[in-house]
Amino acid sequence: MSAGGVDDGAPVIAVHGLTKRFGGRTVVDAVDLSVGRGRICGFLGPNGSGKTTTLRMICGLLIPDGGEGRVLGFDMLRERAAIKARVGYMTQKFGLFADLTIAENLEFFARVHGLDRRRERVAEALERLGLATRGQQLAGSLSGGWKQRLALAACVLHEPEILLLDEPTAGVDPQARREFWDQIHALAAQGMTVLVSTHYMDEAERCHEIAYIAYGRMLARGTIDEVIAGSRLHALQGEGRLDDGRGADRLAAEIEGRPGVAMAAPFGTAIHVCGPDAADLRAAVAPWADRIDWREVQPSLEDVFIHLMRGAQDNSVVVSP
Ligand SMILES: Nc1ncnc2c1ncn2[C@@H]1O[C@H](COP(=O)(O)OP(=O)(O)OP(=O)(O)O)[C@@H](O)[C@H]1O
Repeated sequence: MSAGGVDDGAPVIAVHGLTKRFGGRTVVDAVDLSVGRGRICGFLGPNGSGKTTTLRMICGLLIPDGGEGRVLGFDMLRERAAIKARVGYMTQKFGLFADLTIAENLEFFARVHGLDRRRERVAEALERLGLATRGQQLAGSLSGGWKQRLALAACVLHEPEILLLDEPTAGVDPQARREFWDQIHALAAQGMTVLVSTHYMDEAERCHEIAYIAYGRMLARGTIDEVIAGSRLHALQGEGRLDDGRGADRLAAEIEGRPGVAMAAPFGTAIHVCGPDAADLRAAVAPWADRIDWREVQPSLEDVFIHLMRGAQDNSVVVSP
């Protein structure tokens, strides 16, 4: 299809080999990504790994140095204006006007997008937000969670088909984050495709699928179960007598140094250990088997991400001659 629109079942975001360089440094390196309509894809990875840069290329704000792709059926290199008009993008420091009212902020964004029926749209957005009676309140007086919800409402006023959210809930309390995510799910249920970057594991778990990027390279993609299975990690949880002068934290440090152990970390009074081979892992904890009960558990998403990140760091070390 040449000028927009996607066939039923075709991904609405389909990019291949996406590459971006800044000053000779490759910060996004041949990234492939495909996301279907109505799906929520979580974008995870260490700071500075290229998540924001990738989001900005997908919404047409940055021109890639390499790669190609289609967003909503539009060519991401040649039809950027069409893409921009159909995407909502909530940046990390999304700017609301603190000294304008909630309603005035929404009206502003309605004007930016050149929307018709502005008053009705703003009234509808206020109703959806549960702020119908507080439209005249200054945006600056809202709590962090409400500010983010207002920002989200501003980003979807023009009824985009894709929503890109860059760490939308950083620093927001758990209750407000949960409500924010309920809204994201409601939008996805209406057919909105969402790509959201986050550092929170609980948020990753609320996504239909995740993509993990480290140092510009895409290291894992799929559903949570697929990503965990693909890591080929095994994990043991140890509980028992840990209080004989060596607490869980000290014991974890000791276990982490043993062969076959990729990571060991205290979790309250328990120890969580993981590694690539089940038998080696059992052997590594055997010296403590008499007083700690080790049981096999599924590796957590956090285990997988830390493992991937450490592997990527190792690969990125350049040894000068
Ligand atoms: N306009 C720019 N000019 C030069 N370097 C840039 C520019 N934008 C981003 N970078 C660099 O590119 C790398 C990737 O940055 P990016 O913001 O995409 O990462 P990120 O994964 O979103 O990070 P975070 O999780 O901290 O938001 C970083 O090293 C950053 O400093």
